[in-house]
Amino acid sequence: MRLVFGERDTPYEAARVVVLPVPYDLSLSFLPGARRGPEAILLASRELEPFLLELGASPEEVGIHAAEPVPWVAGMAEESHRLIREEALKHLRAGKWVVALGGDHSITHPLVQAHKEALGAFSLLHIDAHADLYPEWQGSVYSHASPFHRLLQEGFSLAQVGIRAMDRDSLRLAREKGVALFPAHRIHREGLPLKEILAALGKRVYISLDFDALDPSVMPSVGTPLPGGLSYRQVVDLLEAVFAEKEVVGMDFVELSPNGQFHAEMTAAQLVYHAIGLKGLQAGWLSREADHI
Ligand SMILES: N=C(N)NCCCCNCCCN
Ligand SMILES: [Mn+2]
Ligand SMILES: [Mn+2]
Repeated sequence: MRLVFGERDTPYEAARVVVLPVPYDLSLSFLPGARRGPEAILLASRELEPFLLELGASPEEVGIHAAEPVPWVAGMAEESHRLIREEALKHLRAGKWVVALGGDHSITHPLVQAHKEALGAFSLLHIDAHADLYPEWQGSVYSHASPFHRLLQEGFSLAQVGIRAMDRDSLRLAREKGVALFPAHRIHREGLPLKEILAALGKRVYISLDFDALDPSVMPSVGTPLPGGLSYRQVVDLLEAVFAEKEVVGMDFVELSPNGQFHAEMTAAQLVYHAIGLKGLQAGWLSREADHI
């Protein structure tokens, strides 16, 4: 049975948004399981209320189509990443707004490459507990700890929000490359610096959200949990501000590793659905209901 997002799957031709399941998780370094993330989000999404009270709109009305999961090749990261890039490119060239569901964070590299090839330049907003700036980890440049090292080397500008784990070399690299770094401890002490974050981004933005950016109390189903994470409200407020000011060219949500705690899967699905609604409002595909409260 083909899994869809929410209660209503829009036929491909009519859909504006493609949810792209990417169950690749061969680059994980700690707890396994992110390959089951996409399926868990799609299953949980069926339980969401189609009308999103906070937005005063029903994101499903933009037309959401769930694509077939992207295949991967056992033991071959480069080939698996090529498949991800090609699949994303196909949907982008068809004019779709792509929301990729991981899978581990290594998938962001081929996804961003596909968006750059199809759409031109944009800056990166990376929301995560981890900086993921290692040149390689456990012997592989395709590690989930490395996507943003590669993207920096390829010239992308980067803002990182919620970071609470990075090594000295990564911090040095971030400073050298002018990464706009907004670590979790500063956010907890001083509040979410929305103006500074927006100022650090270009007009067009790709957002990569690692679910472990959220505190484990909210999101316990991740492969590398760390204390001191962001609240759901902080992440939603950040997304609202970015979508209101910027053209968000694409998104990925990665590292959900289902472990029987269904509230985490509902949280993940709700966040994806909320982001689709924000894109719908930004793009004019949706309007807030008059009775929006
Ligand atoms: N989810 C991630 N991106 N995890 C990164 C793991 C690599 C750094 N861990 C350092 C561990 C040293 N013992
Ligand atoms: Mn990550
Ligand atoms: Mn992480």
